[in-house]
Amino acid sequence: MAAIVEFKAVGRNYGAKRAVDDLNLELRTGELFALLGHNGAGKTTTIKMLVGLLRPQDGAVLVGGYDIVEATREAVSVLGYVPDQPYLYDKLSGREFLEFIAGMYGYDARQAKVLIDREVGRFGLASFVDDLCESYSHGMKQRTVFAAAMLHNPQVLVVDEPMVGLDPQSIRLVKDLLREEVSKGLCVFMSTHTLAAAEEIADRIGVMRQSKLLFTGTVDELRQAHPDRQPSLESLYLHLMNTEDSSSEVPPAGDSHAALGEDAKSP
Ligand SMILES: Nc1ncnc2c1ncn2[C@@H]1O[C@H](COP(=O)(O)OP(=O)(O)OP(=O)(O)O)[C@@H](O)[C@H]1O
Repeated sequence: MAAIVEFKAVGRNYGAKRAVDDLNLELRTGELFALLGHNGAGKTTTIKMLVGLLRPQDGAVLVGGYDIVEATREAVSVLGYVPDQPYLYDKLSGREFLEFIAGMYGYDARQAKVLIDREVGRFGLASFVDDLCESYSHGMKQRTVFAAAMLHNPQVLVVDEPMVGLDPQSIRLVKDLLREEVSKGLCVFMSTHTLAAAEEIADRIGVMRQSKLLFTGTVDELRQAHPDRQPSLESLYLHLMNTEDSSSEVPPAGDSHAALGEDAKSP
């Protein structure tokens, strides 16, 4: 099956600063991929290139087979995006915001109502969806933005830090919903600092450090590559992050399971 998301030798600088370097990665339908990395590793830059907010300087990003730069409209129609800072219009209610989004995707009022009712139920918005967005807490905003991102039945959902600012009940709701949609074929690309959440819901993780993707694979594969380490993802992650100069030792991410295994055995 063809990949639904492809990063092909993607690179991006800010001035002299290399933010993302030679990123190669393929994601498939029905897969939840979590990108981990310290502050400044390049996760948000990667996400912004994936959703078309930043142009890669090197390589290409394809979504649903469409190049996000060359065929932005087609690529974006396949995508839903939840940014780390939820952005809503203060003077609209949540429902009006969702109606605006539905209109942007070309749905008529009747179709929009069906879709909005579905999302209101799915994300538990009923008690506040008719209030002005300016009165919402961070978690209410985040849930409304999730609803907006899912409204047009995207094939790929891109989420930057999905759990930040949510209460435990909302975190459970989002985790369960993501897994349910992934089981129906949605591809989710999320960045997170919440290792426990990544371990719980991700099919594969990627670990990024200083602009490079050091590892891609399952948490079990990461454990097998480091049999001498404690089995928690936190311990493995911190080991990977603190390994001296590992970015120059490991080959590209596609081969990194083996590379990390060798790295772990080396003196
Ligand atoms: N607009 C910008 N101008 C200049 N440098 C930037 C800009 N945005 C990001 N950078 C730099 O690019 C690098 C990657 O940043 P990015 O925001 O992608 O990291 P991140 O992994 O998302 O970090 P965090 O976990 O803190 O959100 C960092 O060194 C950062 O300082």
